[in-house]
Amino acid sequence: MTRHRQLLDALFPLVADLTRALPEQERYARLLQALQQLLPADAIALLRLEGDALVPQATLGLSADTLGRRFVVEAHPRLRVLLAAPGAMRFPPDSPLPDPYDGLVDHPAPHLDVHDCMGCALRLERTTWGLLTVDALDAGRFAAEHLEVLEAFAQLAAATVTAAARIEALTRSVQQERTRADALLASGVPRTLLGQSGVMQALREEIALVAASDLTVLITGETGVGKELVAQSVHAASPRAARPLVTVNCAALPETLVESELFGHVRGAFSGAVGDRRGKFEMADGGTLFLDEIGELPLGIQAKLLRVLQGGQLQRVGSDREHRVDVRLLTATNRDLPAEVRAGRFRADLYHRLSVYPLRVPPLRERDQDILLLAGGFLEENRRRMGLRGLRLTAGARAALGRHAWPGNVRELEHQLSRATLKAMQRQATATAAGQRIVSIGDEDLDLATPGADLGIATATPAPEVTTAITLREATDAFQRQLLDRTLRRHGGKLAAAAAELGVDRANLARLLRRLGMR
Ligand SMILES: Nc1ncnc2c1ncn2[C@@H]1O[C@H](COP(=O)(O)OP(=O)(O)OP(=O)(O)O)[C@@H](O)[C@H]1O
Repeated sequence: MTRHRQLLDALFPLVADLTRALPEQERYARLLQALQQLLPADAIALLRLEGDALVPQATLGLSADTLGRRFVVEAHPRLRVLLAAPGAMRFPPDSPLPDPYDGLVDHPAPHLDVHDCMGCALRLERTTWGLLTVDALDAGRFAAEHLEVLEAFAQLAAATVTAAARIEALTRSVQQERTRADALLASGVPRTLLGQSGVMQALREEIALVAASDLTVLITGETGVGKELVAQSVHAASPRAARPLVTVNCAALPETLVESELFGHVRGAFSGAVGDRRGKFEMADGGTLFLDEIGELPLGIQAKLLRVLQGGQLQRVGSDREHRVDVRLLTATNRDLPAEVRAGRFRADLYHRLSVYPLRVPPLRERDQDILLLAGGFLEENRRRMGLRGLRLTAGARAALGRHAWPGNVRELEHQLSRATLKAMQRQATATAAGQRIVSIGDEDLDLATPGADLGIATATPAPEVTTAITLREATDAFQRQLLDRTLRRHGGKLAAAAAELGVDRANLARLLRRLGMR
């Protein structure tokens, strides 16, 4: 086949794509496949400039976790130089600037540094959209002719991504006309919530949809699956994004403090209340209040919360005055709230009020294909934190992560990778400066024998969170019992004196003692 014919064959489908409404990911993947036909590359990537970082949108020949990474431009001089260059440029093999993909190019032999590297910024009018990068593992693979091909191709690529943006904008405006909620769906949510699996894409769409409204959202899911991140995403995509997001962990506060924490108090409301204090509801006025672990809220406070939700008015503890607040409420729990309602531990009316829009965050075992993506995100953070030049997973480690029966917990994956990073760094300790080191995490650095072994719980069961939540509650109760016992002993069993020392009022202390079964 002649060179020209080859060029045309690669480019024709892209020209046809310009007017087609393709999913963004597919459009980008087709772009890279076309470029692969034209250049003798080992790895190609399309990166989009988002704030201070370049975020991979599609890659070929790079390890799967690359897609989850964010390359902060300041930390990667080659990318910075490419962004500033007027056209395509090629780095000589002895360039002192480290290649961002060192150690990330898919190859059976680890640690293979990139030796020939070209790149070109994609510009639309005067705005830089991102970069195309092309790498080879041996020096001298590319020639001057390849640089020209890349520069010409980059112009078509820029047109393609513009087409994607235009088609997307068009779709968005059509949707905007349908409903306001649909419009929000199109505007997307913060990218911090990683995941490309079907369930995560569906969750993101739901987040965008509900964020537009002022509906109360109940976020459910097992421990550590990302419920708080979902709450942050809802707030960030909502019209209240510029106003505060105030978070309260209901499990972390003793019953006596929850009320004043939520609604505030006035001076003298209880011993220790030396001044007026705003509660979290008032702090969140105009914004969003996120009540985490709502299943732990004591029944007495549930009634007060319900009153605020019904009337939009709250009273500080010890005050008759009513304050009107404009707060959008998000709540989360890892408990089975309907079961709590049946057991009489949670008010049915409050449950219905809170679960106007339920969002379920799926456990990791329902989104296997996100594991490497999440791993990439966490590894990039670890790499930055440790000041390493590269931090990669060996093929064995990738396979082990993929094989592992992840129970549900993203936090567990995050901690696994932090531990593995330290182990790999220790195992491969060299005299090389951190900024020059590429560390490979092998399967021997991952501690994947027993899922959840470090938590001491049977995380492979479908509802591990119940065990964890009860343990936390029990631990809080045990701590409170010990504290009250000691204080009461010190005051010869006198309630009023003990209450004064603890900074709570006498009636509250009596209630707490009753709840804890202490006489
Ligand atoms: N989709 C995701 N993308 C990136 N990071 C995630 C994702 N999901 C969870 N994480 C990370 O995992 C950790 C646990 O997430 P988070 O605290 O939101 O979970 P949770 O369900 O609220 O936990 P808990 O039940 O303990 O309150 C956090 O460090 C969070 O950043």
